[in-house]
Amino acid sequence: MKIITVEDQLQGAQIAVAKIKKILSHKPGVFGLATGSSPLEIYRQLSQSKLDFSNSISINLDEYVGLAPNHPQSYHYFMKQNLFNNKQFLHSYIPDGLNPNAQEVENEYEQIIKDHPIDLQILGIGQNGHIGFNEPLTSFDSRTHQVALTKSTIDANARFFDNADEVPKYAYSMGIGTIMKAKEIVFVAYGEKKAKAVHQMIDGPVTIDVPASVLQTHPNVTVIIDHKAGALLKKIE
Ligand SMILES: N[C@@H]1[C@@H](O)[C@H](O)[C@@H](COP(=O)(O)O)O[C@@H]1O
Repeated sequence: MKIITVEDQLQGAQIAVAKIKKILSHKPGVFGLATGSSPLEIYRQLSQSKLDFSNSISINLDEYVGLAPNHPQSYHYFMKQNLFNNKQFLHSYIPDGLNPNAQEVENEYEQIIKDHPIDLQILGIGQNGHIGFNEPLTSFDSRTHQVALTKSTIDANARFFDNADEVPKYAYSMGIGTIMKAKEIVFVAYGEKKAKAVHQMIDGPVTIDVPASVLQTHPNVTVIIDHKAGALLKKIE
């Protein structure tokens, strides 16, 4: 893993955007996209850039089960607001949260990724070390699957909904094995809340207790963190 410590998200995003630009200078790319606050500045810079994605493909990591694309908490909505309204891709894929047939969603999504191998995957991390929605103890071989969200994730999301019944209990997520197939991974994490997970991911053993630790075994990962997220690291290159 190549570890780059940056001053802030602005600088971190510049590095990520440069990598995306490099791919686009050779060919249209297949970009794996993530939601959450960590990649927001990347999407802002991409939106304001002159980069042309009209022949490129985007494939998102995950989506909540049961939320319509126009629901403000859906990842479809997030991507539209933060990137797709400004940059159109040839195709943008996000798991279909309204399809209750998990097997169908899983098979279709895996086929899409097989047909369009991901050149660069943007990845964040949860405070417990999860990637996508792959919570601790998820198999490293896992493919796109339906995830039962943990109580802490459901509780954390409750504030975004009018009543408890509406809070999604399940999500569809690329598996860890799916994510690991990306040719290149650009990982971003900022702030002290991520420090423990980042430390376990980089300094700790490769274990399903910390899903992100699998990245130690990927041949091309760039870890972009600020000083706070890297505060507990043993050594920084
Ligand atoms: N499924 C998403 C992850 O893909 C994301 O990495 C994580 C962290 O989000 P944030 O960047 O807002 O801390 O949130 C959710 O769990």
